[in-house]
Amino acid sequence: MSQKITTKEQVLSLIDSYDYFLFDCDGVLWLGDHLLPHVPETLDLLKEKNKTVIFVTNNSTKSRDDYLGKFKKLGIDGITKDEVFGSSYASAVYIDKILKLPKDKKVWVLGEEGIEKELKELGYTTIGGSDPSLVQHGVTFDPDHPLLVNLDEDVGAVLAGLTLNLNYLKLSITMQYLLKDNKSLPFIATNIDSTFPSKGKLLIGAGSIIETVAFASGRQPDAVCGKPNQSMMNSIKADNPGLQTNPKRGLMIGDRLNTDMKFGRDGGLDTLLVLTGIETEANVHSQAKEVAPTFYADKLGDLYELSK
Ligand SMILES: O=C(O)[C@H](O)[C@H](O)COP(=O)(O)O
Ligand SMILES: [Mg+2]
Repeated sequence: MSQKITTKEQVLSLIDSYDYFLFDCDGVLWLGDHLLPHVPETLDLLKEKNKTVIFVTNNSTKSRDDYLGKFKKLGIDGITKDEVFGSSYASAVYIDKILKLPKDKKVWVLGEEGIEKELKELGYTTIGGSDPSLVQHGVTFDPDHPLLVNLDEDVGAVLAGLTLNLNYLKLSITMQYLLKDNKSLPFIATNIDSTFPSKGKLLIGAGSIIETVAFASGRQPDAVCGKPNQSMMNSIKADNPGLQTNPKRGLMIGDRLNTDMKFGRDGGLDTLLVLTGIETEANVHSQAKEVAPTFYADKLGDLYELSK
């Protein structure tokens, strides 16, 4: 049964029990550009106690460098690039190290600049993504659009993730690459989150966008690189031997049961679900014992507020 964090004693005991605090971002630290209450203070409290703080997001719209800029813009200082793991980075590393896509091959991107920047940092050329020629302001769809008719023979993989700038042309070109050469191009997804938490409402998530082209092409992704995939957990453990040796010294803090909580649980960590994103208290109570979060709280900032 998950324990709700509501007292100072619980907070002080929780903080003392862990050396590594892994944070999901959307729905935990912020909702879009809206910082949630007492997040900077909570992070400062953990750093004052010499805790290791790591950020793990499935939101592929930004690169790690972009996230450093967002942290700074929202008043969260002292975060370094090696403390940030995103599904855009995890997907680029997958294409480079697991798929071993040759660097003279291009990647067709259904997604935003975060994916493009991480792939380019590893030496890949991308097409699609944020290409302005794909924007269709008030233009009727042209089934003979050059990018739809003349597929680039140098494309060696399709990478799909979250984009808030979706249109029929981008979906249709993605589908052509998924069907190309008898459906042989590798189909990589950054993550499968069905919804994207925004202030007081749920929006369409990467998983729902990816499902559109998956359903239309009759293909499912060959790999999903974000949480709960353990690739980012393995990278984090490789950087933090103490967590590798004893995962129970780690706490995964997230807002989604089937990604964040599974990611932490499968990595051997304890878990804390916060109710500022996707899940409700009723969802927590409906979880079977073996998959229920270790703890849950109304919001992350309760760790700071209750510690006073
Ligand atoms: O749709 C998505 O991609 C996700 O909802 C979103 O980006 C999740 O980000 P996270 O909560 O892992 O920071
Ligand atoms: Mg989240």
